[in-house]
Amino acid sequence: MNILDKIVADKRIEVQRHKEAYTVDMLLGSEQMMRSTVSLSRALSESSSGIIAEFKRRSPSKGWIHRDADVERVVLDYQRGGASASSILTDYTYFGGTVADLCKVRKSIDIPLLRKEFVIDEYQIYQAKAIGADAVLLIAAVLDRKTCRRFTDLAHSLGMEVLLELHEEKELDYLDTGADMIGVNNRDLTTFETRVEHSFDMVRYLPSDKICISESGISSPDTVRALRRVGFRGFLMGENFMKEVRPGAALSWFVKQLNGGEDVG
Ligand SMILES: O=C(O)c1ccccc1NCC(=O)[C@H](O)[C@H](O)COP(=O)(O)O
Repeated sequence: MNILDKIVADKRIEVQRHKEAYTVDMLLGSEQMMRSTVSLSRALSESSSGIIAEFKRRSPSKGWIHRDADVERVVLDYQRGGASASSILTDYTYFGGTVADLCKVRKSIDIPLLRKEFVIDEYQIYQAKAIGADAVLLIAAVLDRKTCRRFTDLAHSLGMEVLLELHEEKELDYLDTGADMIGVNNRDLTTFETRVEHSFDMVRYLPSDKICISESGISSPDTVRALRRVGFRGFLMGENFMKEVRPGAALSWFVKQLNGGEDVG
């Protein structure tokens, strides 16, 4: 069994536990259900940096990256440092995150928040809205097309946007599932091989009328500039910031480099 299959198998058990503890009706009654979301796609098309700064304490490929990171501190610093949005990993087993991380952050953050999860059940979409997410990630590698479309429609009905993540050319037929943004993951989730060049290979197949996001393995401002030149508007970056003692300061430095050394405030 590869790592992705293992994550998905464990996720089914976890979702079942969550459903038993907190039903969809309970989620629907939560305060955040009434909240108006902030558009991630608009933030990426309007904002200067395009960086979606990720909060991840650990990963299957690297182990612990920043075990004791304080989510509120880090994401507030991301916002102040010029991130266009933040991605919060809510998987505990493999990434050391929790749904409580996103809930906590929501109270003090205005930039759009992406719930980064392995979504395999519609329950997780209701849950995303209930914890304060503005957008959800749907990964083509773990969903069939019909389910992807159904989940996209559900997210939209709850006022959230969808980032559809692709990795392989054979997944291009998911482009008609209605997602708001298309992500190219530079990491092969079955082998962990990470090549930013992958985004440059895939871009020719992506629709020009959708916001496209390059995900994983980005660590230099020059790479972001080159990705912008070929049409990417969003850049999902995690480890490059989270490996630092002060991830927010690392993000701020990165954004200043993108802006030619100027402060973004
Ligand atoms: O990060 C991993 O090792 C990983 C392994 C298996 C499935 C997913 C994984 N990561 C999720 C992500 O997509 C990344 O956290 C995200 O794109 C940021 O990547 P990076 O900048 O390389 O931390």
